[in-house]
Amino acid sequence: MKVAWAGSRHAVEVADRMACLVASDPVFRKDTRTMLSRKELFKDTLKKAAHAWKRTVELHLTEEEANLLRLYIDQPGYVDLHWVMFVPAIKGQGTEEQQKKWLTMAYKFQIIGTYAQTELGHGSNVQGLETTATFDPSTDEFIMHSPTLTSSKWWPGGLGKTSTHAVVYARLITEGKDYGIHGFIMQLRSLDDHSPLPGITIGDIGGKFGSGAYNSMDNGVMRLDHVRIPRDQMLMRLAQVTREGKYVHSDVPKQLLYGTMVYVRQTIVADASRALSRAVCIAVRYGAIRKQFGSKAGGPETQVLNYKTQQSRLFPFLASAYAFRFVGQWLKWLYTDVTQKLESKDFSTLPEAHACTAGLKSVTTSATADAIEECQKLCGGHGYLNSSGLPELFAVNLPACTYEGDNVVLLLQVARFLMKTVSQVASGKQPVGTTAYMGNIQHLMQCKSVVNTVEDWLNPAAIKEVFEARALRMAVNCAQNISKAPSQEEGFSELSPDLVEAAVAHVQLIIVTKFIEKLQEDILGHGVKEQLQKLCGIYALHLIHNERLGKLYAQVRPNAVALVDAFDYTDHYLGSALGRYDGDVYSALYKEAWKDPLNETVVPDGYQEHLRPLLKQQLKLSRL
Ligand SMILES: CCCCCCCC(=O)SCCNC(=O)CCNC(=O)[C@H](O)C(C)(C)COP(=O)(O)OP(=O)(O)OC[C@H]1O[C@@H](n2cnc3c(N)ncnc32)[C@H](O)[C@@H]1OP(=O)(O)O
Ligand SMILES: Cc1cc2nc3c(=O)[nH]c(=O)nc-3n(C[C@H](O)[C@H](O)[C@H](O)COP(=O)(O)OP(=O)(O)OC[C@H]3O[C@@H](n4cnc5c(N)ncnc54)[C@H](O)[C@@H]3O)c2cc1C
Repeated sequence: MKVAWAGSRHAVEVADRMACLVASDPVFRKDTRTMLSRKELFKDTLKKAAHAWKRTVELHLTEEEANLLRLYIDQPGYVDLHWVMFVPAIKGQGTEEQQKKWLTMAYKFQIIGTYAQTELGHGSNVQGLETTATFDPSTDEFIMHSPTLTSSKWWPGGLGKTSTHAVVYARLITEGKDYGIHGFIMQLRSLDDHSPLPGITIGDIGGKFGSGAYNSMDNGVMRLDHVRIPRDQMLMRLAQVTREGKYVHSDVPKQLLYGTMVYVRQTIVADASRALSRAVCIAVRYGAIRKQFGSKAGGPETQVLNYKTQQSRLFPFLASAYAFRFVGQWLKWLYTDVTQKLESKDFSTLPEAHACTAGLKSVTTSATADAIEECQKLCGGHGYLNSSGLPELFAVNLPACTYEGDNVVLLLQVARFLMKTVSQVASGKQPVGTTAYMGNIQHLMQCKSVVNTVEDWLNPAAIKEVFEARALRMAVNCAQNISKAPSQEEGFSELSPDLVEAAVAHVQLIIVTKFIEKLQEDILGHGVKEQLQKLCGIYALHLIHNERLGKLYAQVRPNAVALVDAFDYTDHYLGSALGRYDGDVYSALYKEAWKDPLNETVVPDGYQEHLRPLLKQQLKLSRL
């Protein structure tokens, strides 16, 4: 099952090696992270990132190994934005020459970059960004400026205290004309003493939800006061400005400006499946250890994982973890395929890539955030402790519903793609890719329920057709109602809640389809395919509230712990007293409690000043 989860034996081997490397290095300890002040935590993050770089160089780690090292350190920081956004933005929007110059320095960590797009006043609406980049032909420079308070760059990770450079998104103005948003490389801080360069006001935007990780990240604010940069620091793969100041658009779609976001969204789907699997691993293992209430005859208490209510709340998340893992593996292939096509100027699958990455990022992160919160409740009171690992896991993964695109805004992008497809089908064009099912419109719009017997519900072809019919009918229904509106735009706005639901149904069809396709592959291990078939059934049927589920839960229960052990997480990475591999929960909870700084003294700070006088005074009063 480990291989099915990891994707290959090689993936299992590399992951094990990197996880153990991190777990065995005291610099990477994280058990006291939630007890640190924000400044201590930030400094701890700098220390870990520097040590990780040192180990990467010493051990000659490959890019794959270095990425896994960063993943198992499990502490968001500036390195995430450097590797996940700054480097890809230059790769995707820089010319060959610009890539050579800037990536050479970035790969050697001679500069630290971030992705500065969002502003105080605009995040979702990229075309509404206000920062300006005005070309000055007299000096062959762009003047970067924050004209208003709301144009302050706000949120970029690493911007606050660490990044020395950024790709800054700004309105390009030349010859008095505004050509919209483009990317520019800016140096922000001196490479000698790290002080901000002239004209740049920069800092951290303050503490964020929850304690521990993600407060380890210095999301920053930046205001620019007429900062001059050379013309060749405009990322010029998509468009150029000539020495004379002429704007020249190249022959690639302007949407490539958004290419970095497409790349990150596909990685976020894999992140979601990992975060969800961690929460499920904790809740399943703890559910097997925790016993509450027994038989009336004074028999042994019952494992809470045996309760049907616990299974009906938890097993859909177990199934979702596997479902998101497999669709994430497919999405990575789709992204690679689109990127290769772009190299040969084939832009035909760009819309599909945008719709799939936007939709899957949205659906998987929303489901994961909800599931982590529910896993906290599934662990009772102890799930609320930081030592359970669940509050921090929730705090770190909740913002994934917002960053890299607000989930509703992204689903509306998917809806826009679906409405275009429905109208193309109506005009006789055969849809391809993930909307190919819409070409089957006659059959799917009329088909009676393809599932008649209880057994049908476990027939993958039948389940797939049910999901196709559901998605198509919701999309067609929206299209018909939009067509009755005074205008397409008004109709789209009026119908937006229904369009979001139709987009979710389409994305869930993709997830179910990819799970079914995974089961058609050769899957190693005795009985593994059967277990995955049950999980596929649970994932699909829980979305449509089918009564078959109870039986499936009972069939999965005996293997539930084995199915989470297959995630192959070290206790260090899981970071949970409840999810420990050895199940020694109670002694672990007890031991963790005493690490809290509050327990450094038996009489708490503040007793002499505030508690003793109060108690003494009340005692005196009671004797009057
Ligand atoms: C480890 C992870 C760490 C991550 C840390 C977090 C980092 C961040 O958060 S970085 C900032 C992220 N910010 C965002 O995601 C902003 C979200 N907003 C957007 O992407 C855009 O504003 C968006 C798409 C909503 C609207 O864009 P806009 O330019 O107004 O275009 P819009 O009019 O809607 O669409 C124009 C066309 O472009 C297409 N398009 C839009 N986006 C894309 C894209 N990314 N790729 C391809 N095509 C696209 C649309 O489908 C549409 O096509 P058509 O005309 O054929 O229908
Ligand atoms: C932890 C974290 C890290 C981040 N890191 C970075 C970074 O490194 N670099 C960077 O550039 N940015 C970063 N961001 C910013 C992030 O990308 C934006 O917050 C995100 O894109 C959402 O935009 P917004 O904040 O403007 O939300 P808004 O769009 O203001 O959302 C507010 C509400 O309005 C709704 N809404 C907005 N538009 C519409 C519409 N057209 N139709 C219907 N509803 C709508 C949304 O659904 C939401 O409910 C980060 C954010 C967070 C939380």
